[in-house]
Amino acid sequence: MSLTPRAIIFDLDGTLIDSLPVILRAFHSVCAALDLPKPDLRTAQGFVGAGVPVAMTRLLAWANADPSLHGRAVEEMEAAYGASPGDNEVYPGVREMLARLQEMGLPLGLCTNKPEAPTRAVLDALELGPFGAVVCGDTLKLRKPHPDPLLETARRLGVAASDTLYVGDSEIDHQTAAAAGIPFAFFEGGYLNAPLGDPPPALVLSAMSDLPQAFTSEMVRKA
Ligand SMILES: O=C(O)COP(=O)(O)O
Ligand SMILES: [Mg+2]
Repeated sequence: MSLTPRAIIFDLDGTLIDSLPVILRAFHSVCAALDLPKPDLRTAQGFVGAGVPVAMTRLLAWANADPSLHGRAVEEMEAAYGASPGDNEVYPGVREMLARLQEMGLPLGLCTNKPEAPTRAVLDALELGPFGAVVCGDTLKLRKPHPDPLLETARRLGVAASDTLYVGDSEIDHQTAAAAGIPFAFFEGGYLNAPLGDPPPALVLSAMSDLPQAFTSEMVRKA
């Protein structure tokens, strides 16, 4: 399959950064505040991907807690989420890969289910980007896997959605891309919680540094 995107849109957690240890700390703050047992890293991965409200539903269910605690859990999570943003680890090769795509003249976007405040804190602390458009879990009414955040990212980049490529690590990202009619590049090194369904991804990346090579020199001339 030949891929000729005119802009690249990235997921954040599990795609550009290994953020699970920092997210786990925020989950533990929620558990401390609500007197709940604390999940380990592997369990916590299963809560991540669909945004804060879903993560808190999953955490409360795992802890056998009263679902009516959900509102407080979301508040505690939002308060804890932005702490220590500089502790998140940029995956190997990501900075070089982003720089190379920029050299190739490709506008870059970010579409994440992480809320705006912790997302901005991470981008600032890690000096990641620049991204021409950033759409987060609480930017619009709906979050991934609804296609709106991804379509809005493309719109803000000024590129037709069908001319973009979405790069992500989870089944949620895959569903979002499919719903938006955008080709999907799957990064295998993140937080996949369920098998990817159909259609198969346009690209499978074992390392983020492999991404620029996926685009032909023909595409660079067109871009
Ligand atoms: O906040 C989440 O649940 C996951 O965030 P992501 O969309 O950047 O992977
Ligand atoms: Mg992700």
